[in-house]
Amino acid sequence: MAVGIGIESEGGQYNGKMTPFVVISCMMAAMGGVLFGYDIGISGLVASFFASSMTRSLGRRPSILFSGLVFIAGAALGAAALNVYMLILGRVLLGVGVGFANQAVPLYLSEMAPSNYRGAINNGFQFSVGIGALAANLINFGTQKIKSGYGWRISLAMAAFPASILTLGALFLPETPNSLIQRGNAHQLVDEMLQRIRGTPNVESELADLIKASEIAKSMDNPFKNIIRRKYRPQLVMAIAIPFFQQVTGINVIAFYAPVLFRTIGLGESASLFSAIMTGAVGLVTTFISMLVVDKLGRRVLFIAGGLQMFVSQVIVGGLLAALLGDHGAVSKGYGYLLLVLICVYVAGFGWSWGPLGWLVPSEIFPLEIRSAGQSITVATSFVFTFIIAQTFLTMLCHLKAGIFFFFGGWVVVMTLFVYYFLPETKNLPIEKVEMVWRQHWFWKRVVGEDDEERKVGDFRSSL
Ligand SMILES: OC[C@H]1O[C@](O)(CO)[C@@H](O)[C@@H]1O
Repeated sequence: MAVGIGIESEGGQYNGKMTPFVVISCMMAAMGGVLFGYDIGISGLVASFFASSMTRSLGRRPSILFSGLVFIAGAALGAAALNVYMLILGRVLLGVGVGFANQAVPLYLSEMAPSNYRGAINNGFQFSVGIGALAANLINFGTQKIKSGYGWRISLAMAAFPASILTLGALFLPETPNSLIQRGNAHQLVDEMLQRIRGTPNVESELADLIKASEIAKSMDNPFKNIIRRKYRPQLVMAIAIPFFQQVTGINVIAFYAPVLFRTIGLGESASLFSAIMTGAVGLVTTFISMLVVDKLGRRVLFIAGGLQMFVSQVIVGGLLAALLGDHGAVSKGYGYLLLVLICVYVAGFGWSWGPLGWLVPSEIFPLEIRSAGQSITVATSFVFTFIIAQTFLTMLCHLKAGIFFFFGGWVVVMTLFVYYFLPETKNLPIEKVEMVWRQHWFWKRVVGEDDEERKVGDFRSSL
């Protein structure tokens, strides 16, 4: 919120509860994460920018609905493909579906959630990503064994399942109050919706904040032009830095390396299956733990603890491999087990920090007027770096060998320091008030300017 927006609920939280309404809506919407886990498509990069205007001008729900429908079409076209063109088009459509889902779903979750549960609910997105990835691995493992050569068609067709739940969900889900008001719906209607969602008639202060935020949002016609203004500099930096850092933790490279270790310990054929189950299960359990604690411990603590944990395990793995392998060769079974334990420690570190928080923090720091645009930048950055790392890591591995663990470990140090110095805590703050944290931050206040609201924010935060 820009200068002029006051604080309605100084000295306290809104009264919202975790209603069944919120829980069910969010479980449905989180299916969007399953799509992403099941299928990472680069066409989502471009799609996320189209999603931005739909999510802003039509609402979060239509984007989610569109995502589900396009994903189903992609799965159907791919599964029934008669030639390579159909396969490619199917592939593009899956990517477009994911692009829309990743753009709209995290915003939907963060706006629907009562502020003290926002972390838990939004982290459900990465939890769903984990379920999707694990399901894809298990299904592919099963379908690979089908002799007729039709297995891949089954894998693709199965992608339509979570997309159908998402589509059905989107038909029945309520729109977020933030989007309703931003798009000019009557205050009366938003008031009623807010009361239903929050499970209490006392929604005045939240409604007042939404109205104020929407007044600014309505006066802004081109959010992409506006987001580069100095007053949004912290959000723009985070929109790019957070998904970049999430990928340079090296998570996807390490998940790729794990099956090699399973082969080392003698699992042969089933190495990749065991690896997927192990990293998948560790990731899911730790992301779930993150859901339980993120609104109590806060984002910063998890980022920093997870970062340290990833760094320590990466350095030990890199050191062990450098000592054991030299340029090439193999490690013994005993070391194979040790390395696997260390990989689990690493995946656990990612699972409660950068995995879920890489989606949560961007979705909650943009003020309403640039929220949709900001989220598109986050999604596009995430796709770009996932792609670059996937394309380059084999070459990197050949050159750096065990050093690749030090390479990503180095980035983990950078991102942990970055969080320590530059990322303010956002736990429990109402989403339409989060913007204030920059004005009281030692560094960002020099960029965006301090103002007289700082003292009020201080009071507000200390009362939480
Ligand atoms: O959600 C972002 C990241 O999380 C993972 O699914 C691992 O759990 C990665 O494959 C992906 O890049």
